[in-house]
Amino acid sequence: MQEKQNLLSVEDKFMKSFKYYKSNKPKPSLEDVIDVEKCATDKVNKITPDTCTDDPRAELLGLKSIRTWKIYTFVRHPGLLFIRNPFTTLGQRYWVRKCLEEYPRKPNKLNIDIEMNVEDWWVECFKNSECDRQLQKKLRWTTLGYHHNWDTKVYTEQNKSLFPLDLAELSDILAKYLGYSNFKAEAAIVNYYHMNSTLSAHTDHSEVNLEAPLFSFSFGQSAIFLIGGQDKSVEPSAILIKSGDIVVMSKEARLCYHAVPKILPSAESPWEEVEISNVSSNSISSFKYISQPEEFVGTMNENIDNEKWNRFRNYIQESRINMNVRQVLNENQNSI
Ligand SMILES: O=C(O)CCC(=O)C(=O)O
Ligand SMILES: [Fe+2]
Repeated sequence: MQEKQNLLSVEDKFMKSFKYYKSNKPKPSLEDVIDVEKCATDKVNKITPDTCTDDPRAELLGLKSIRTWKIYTFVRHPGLLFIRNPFTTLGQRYWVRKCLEEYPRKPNKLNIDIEMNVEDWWVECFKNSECDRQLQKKLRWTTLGYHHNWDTKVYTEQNKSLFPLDLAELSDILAKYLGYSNFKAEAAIVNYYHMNSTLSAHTDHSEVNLEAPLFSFSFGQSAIFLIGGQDKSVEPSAILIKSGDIVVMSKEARLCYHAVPKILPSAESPWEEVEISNVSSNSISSFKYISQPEEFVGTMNENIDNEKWNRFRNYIQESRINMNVRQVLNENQNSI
């Protein structure tokens, strides 16, 4: 009995922190929330990329040169990596637009599928002259590639669609840079959060391959991200995630509990930052691409037009989008 009680009290550490940051009344203090750029070296360390490192695909996929990336590791969380917004303004716009306009189209799966049959959610939101805000707010997730089954937690060949080539290419740039040369993006969850949304404590363990890292890309409003240990007894760290930030959960951190207890209004809007320069087709190199690089140039530059971007801007001003990319299969495995 005593043992059971001890177990319960230690198990509560993650939950306690989740409840603390989730609370609106009283509002939590943000004093202990780690902002990587302001944090002391006893908690966070900065890695400087090698000056030789770059990837010819970076600009085409909306990334700044790897040489300029600000990368952080966490003393308490080996295997956890944080990259502070390596995206260009145009890159931010490109990915936000993809997550709203393209990824929620059929045959991809959406949380709203159980209550309605919507072929193209974004088009449906603007079917009438006014934006259907209610429908807009209903979308909480879209799954890509091997569709995550929320009930069985099992991926199957029958429940799979084409993984977006641009997102596979973006993940490949990161994987190659981090030394995972055989990484294959095979499944993703795109999460859509509004100002009162939360994501409760969980681990992502449905993938067959748990050696491969998990890449998490965030855009729009900010969030408090909690990450603890492989059981809930470990007190989690609270980390501030801003638009453009990338979190990599690898090695020991791959199976750690994590959660999003709070969405916070963002202090900046990096998708608005003035001078947006054209991506030029001159940047296409002879590098081996997963897809047709010419396509990126066109769709990237479509987002320069401020007027056209208005609908996406309105959405992101009150929401956060997170793309969570995983490899499902082991190396040399062709199917489940
Ligand atoms: O929104 C986030 O930052 C995390 C999302 C997540 O953990 C997931 O989709 O499994
Ligand atoms: Fe997760």
